[in-house]
Amino acid sequence: MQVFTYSGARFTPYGDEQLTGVSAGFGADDAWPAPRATAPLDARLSLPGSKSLTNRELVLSALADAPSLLRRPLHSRDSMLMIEALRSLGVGIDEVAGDGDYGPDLRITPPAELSGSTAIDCGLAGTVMRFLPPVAALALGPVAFDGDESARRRPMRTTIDSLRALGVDVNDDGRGALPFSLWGTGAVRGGEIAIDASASSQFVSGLLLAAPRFTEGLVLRHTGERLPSMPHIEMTIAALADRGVVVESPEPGVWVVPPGPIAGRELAIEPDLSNAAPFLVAAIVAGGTVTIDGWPRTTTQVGADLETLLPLFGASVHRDGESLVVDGGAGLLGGATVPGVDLDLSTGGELAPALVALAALASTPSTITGIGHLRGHETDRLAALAAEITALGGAATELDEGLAIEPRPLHGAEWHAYEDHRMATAGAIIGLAVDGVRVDDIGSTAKTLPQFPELWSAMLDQSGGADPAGLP
Ligand SMILES: O=C(O)C1=C[C@@H](OP(=O)(O)O)[C@@H](O)[C@H](O)C1
Ligand SMILES: C=C(OP(=O)(O)O)C(=O)O
Repeated sequence: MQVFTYSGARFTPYGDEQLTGVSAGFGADDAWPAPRATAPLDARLSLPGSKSLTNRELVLSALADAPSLLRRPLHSRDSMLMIEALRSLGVGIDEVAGDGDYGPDLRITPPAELSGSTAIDCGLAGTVMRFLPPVAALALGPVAFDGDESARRRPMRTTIDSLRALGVDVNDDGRGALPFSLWGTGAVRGGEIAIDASASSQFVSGLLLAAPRFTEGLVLRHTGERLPSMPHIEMTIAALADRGVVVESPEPGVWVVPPGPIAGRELAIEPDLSNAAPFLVAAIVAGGTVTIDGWPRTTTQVGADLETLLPLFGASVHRDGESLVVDGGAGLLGGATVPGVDLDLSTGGELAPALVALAALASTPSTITGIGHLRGHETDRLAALAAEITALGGAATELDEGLAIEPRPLHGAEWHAYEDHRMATAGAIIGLAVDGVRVDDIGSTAKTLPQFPELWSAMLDQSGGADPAGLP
């Protein structure tokens, strides 16, 4: 087996190529011909850092009482937007040489006081639009928030309402969405508030991250019916604990954050396990094995659930030292049948597009539920997945809180990414098994994994089994 660590186009700090993800010989306007797999895989990969961990640690480092060093952070559009936004609030962020394959380390120097009078571009990053308003409220002066056109459709009402409940002066147009602005006074009193976080766990995480810096801390009560992505809230609580802030949860849906200092830290960011999903799923489609190096033994990342989710689709999964190995056996392409699943993915909605793509290739029906909140992700993922699978001849139906997928033979067509990195990679998964799938905007993967096209090719090249044209 060849061993591949990405090094083909070593990191160029925020070069255009990195942020559009289109460095693999096709232009930004061309559809990407998804390569077909033609032989079982035998691939070993290491992946860049976690978006969720990188952007949490950037925020906590900015609010800390001493400098921090983040080793092996993610460098992607979402992390770049976070870095630029924090810099504009007066935080010092410098690149320093590190040992990662995917770019420099980051040294973060918090300012004595955060400065306002700035405008923050959230792009399409949920972590930027939900984590930074409570931080900006601690700055002195006005801060305006806006983002991509599609970001203006993402739910923000809970952030806006919660800031108002905390006494922050917020100006918006009443749509509960970007753009809006707030006027920071240099301090937030804090206290007790109730919010409805049923549209996104990020409303909770954003408040918890800034809360130690509120004068009275925070008692936060979630009042809505559902609360998606609990592991991401637990990740926030663990990141705070690692910096000396103990968040108590006296009952489900209630969190108590004491006021106090956030410690500076030197820490390494784990690889992004959710971004491992398409690569691991590829072993089930093409057969053979995909090994991801640097798989943490313990983690707060929801991608760790792939270890138990992928066996439901017929894979065997094991650990090999510091790696995770997914063995797809003969694979769908080698004649194995992939069973459909009946899954509640409310805790791991981020994994849904990859698993839905796999379900569209399965031989029995699937129902994936608990993911109504995916309508407020980068795009309405339930509508987008149903539309794109149907356009390929498949049968995917939107449910209130999920998708039902029936087995059907698929054919090639253009697969639309809707600017959504996980829609783009879902198209790549289906393209492994279906001739003529072209992803219209593979560059959207730059949101969290700018190297996706190169890593995908490397995975297939290691088996010697890719048809790069992806055409019949
Ligand atoms: O806090 C985070 O880092 C995230 C929380 C989740 O958001 P939702 O609760 O909106 O699904 C997840 O889907 C997103 O990709 C990242
Ligand atoms: C929902 C996602 O992103 P965001 O952080 O922008 O919410 C995602 O990455 O699947």
